[in-house]
Amino acid sequence: MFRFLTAGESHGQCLATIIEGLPSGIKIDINKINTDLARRQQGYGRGGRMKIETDKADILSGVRFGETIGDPITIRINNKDWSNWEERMSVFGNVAGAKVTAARPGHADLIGSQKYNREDIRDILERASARETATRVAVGAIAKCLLSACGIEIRSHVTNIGGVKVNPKNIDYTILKGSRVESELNCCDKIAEAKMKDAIDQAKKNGDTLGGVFEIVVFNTIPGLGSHIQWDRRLDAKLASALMSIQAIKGVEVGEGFEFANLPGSQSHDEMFYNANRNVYRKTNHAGGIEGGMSNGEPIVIKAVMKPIPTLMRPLASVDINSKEEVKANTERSDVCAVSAASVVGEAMTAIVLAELLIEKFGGDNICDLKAAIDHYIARINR
Ligand SMILES: Cc1cc2nc3c(=O)[nH]c(=O)nc-3n(C[C@H](O)[C@H](O)[C@H](O)COP(=O)(O)O)c2cc1C
Ligand SMILES: C=C(O[C@@H]1CC(C(=O)O)=C[C@@H](OP(=O)(O)O)[C@H]1O)C(=O)O
Repeated sequence: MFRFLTAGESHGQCLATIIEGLPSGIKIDINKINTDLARRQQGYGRGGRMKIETDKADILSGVRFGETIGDPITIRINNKDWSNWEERMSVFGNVAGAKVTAARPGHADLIGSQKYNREDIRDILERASARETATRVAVGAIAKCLLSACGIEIRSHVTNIGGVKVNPKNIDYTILKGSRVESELNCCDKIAEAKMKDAIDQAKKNGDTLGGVFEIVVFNTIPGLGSHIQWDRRLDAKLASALMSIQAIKGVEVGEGFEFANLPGSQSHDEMFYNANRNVYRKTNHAGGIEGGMSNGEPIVIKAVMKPIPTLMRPLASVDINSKEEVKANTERSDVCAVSAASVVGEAMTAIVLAELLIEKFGGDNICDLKAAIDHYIARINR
């Protein structure tokens, strides 16, 4: 079973993860892991913290001479900001500094402090922070090494920032299919991207924040990942859950998604054709590559929506968690918009789900047996 846990506070010493259940023999490219970590840090509209950090994965176990050996993989990512927080985040010290008590609407602050019985919201926000997603991107990059070895490639792009949408006609899909989208907002429509940046500038000027939408596309999928047999084995359910687990993601669509409500059946389903070279094939992909809870071999297409960042420099009305006084919400250094960063996390979570299902279906001891099982299966279903 492929699984992992993450640990670490946003301003603590480091983030860490232990990954278990990956086959031996996966070639691990540390540059790819660090490139994804850097991509997650980028994006127009990010705050001051990203100027401090340069995230790098330190692999402490489970990889030898660049290959997985089947052992648990431990990864550490240091927080450079720790040096500015050492006293306030000390494990046994007592120099806590001023308590954070003005809960931010839209963050974990209020309910987290109540549930965990803490008088300082910092005890909650440190772990609720999306800083934790750096570890998920490292795990996802390792999962991508396995998927790439099986021909599967995952890409993402931003399609909407604060209501500024890409024009589907301007999306350059060759860029998306390439090794990665090299743009400040991870956007394939240059015209829309310029307007998105203006919208972010305007929001910043107003002490406001923006959310948006990103799309994940998985190319060269293997048909039959997931299952129709049980609710918790469905691929669409697993992907939705994984994407919804990213901080601030509030909705997920598969294929046409909510647009299905406006379409008749005749325009919703992907007709099947046959020729000897291509076997059974489709001319459309409304389903987004998933039917009956299983990948059907077409590209998997999923969208996720991110709500606007909750920390506002023009703060919203709030209540002090201890005195119950009506106050303005806490303002901390913060991002104005982080949709492009979230899209990189979305790729990682997608990679993690697909790697889990690949291992479940084809075996997880070593990559050699796994690839042989895939070859056998593909040959059988294409007979
Ligand atoms: C990549 C990324 C960066 C984020 N940056 C910030 C930030 O700078 N300030 C902030 O208040 N929230 C930020 N968020 C959102 C909060 O982490 C999130 O809204 C909060 O944890 C509450 O969780 P919920 O929105 O899922 O309810 C970010 C989220 C992501 C995915
Ligand atoms: C640190 C990261 O994002 C953070 C996510 C975050 C939040 O509340 O989610 C709040 C901010 O934290 P800070 O107050 O330290 O600037 C972001 O910078 C990161 O993405 O690596």
